Amino acid sequence: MDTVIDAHNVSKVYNKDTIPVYAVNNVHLHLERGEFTALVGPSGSGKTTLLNMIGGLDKPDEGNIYINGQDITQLSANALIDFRLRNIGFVFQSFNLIPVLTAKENVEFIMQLQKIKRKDRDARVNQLFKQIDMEEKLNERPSKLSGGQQQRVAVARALASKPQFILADEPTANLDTKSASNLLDIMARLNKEENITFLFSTHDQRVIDRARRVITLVDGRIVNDTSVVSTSHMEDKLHN
Ligand SMILES: Nc1ncnc2c1ncn2[C@@H]1O[C@H](COP(=O)(O)OP(=O)(O)OP(=O)(O)O)[C@@H](O)[C@H]1O
Repeated sequence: MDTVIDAHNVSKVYNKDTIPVYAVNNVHLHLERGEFTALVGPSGSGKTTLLNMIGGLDKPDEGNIYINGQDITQLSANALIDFRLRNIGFVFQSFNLIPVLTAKENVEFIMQLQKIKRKDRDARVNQLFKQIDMEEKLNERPSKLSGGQQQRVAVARALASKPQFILADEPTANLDTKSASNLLDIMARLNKEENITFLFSTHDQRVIDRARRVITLVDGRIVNDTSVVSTSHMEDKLHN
């Protein structure tokens, strides 16, 4: 087994000096490489707080978070920025592409920060745009793309640095049915063919239906953790 995310006794408390709110309360979470997992739960149950701590965007008040064996809670602020850049891909609800850059430049930007040579960048960009079925939109600005296309570019951007995993916070919330289904097809294909690990935070039944493991948070605690054997997986097994 190849553990990618290992969160131990993780808690986050807001309003410590008045009436404390345990946004995340003593959570243990373990994810293996290749998982396609959804974090679900009512509004305010702590999904975003937990995702942000796993992504190194926020620090826990208690506990440790190991990413590929490295405890990110012990890193300095600068080391954490560098770690994030190299190891974690983010996809957000609102796409967050840079409007003045083309689709290609949005994806390339991360690789420029990593000082990857132009030739290697070009090869990687071409491969990524093929994977998101958008080779013909490389040079378009985000405003010329549909929401679904923008989110596919955001997925390519998240993958640019070959991260350990992708954190996707409500990635389909702003998409119509067809675009959401198309995005999920692409993510599922990347998961299956490239073994890319996805952790979603979502309310969206369309995402939950595709997940192979569903973890439910209520009041900052994990109350359910169910692995699903999907029909397509059963079919894969039957064919192999
Ligand atoms: N910066 C903050 N200051 C104070 N309380 C906060 C802060 N951020 C989150 N909280 C509280 O922590 C709890 C968990 O919030 P969080 O946003 O993680 O939940 P969520 O499950 O992602 O909700 P949603 O599904 O609505 O996005 C809530 O009670 C929220 O009010």
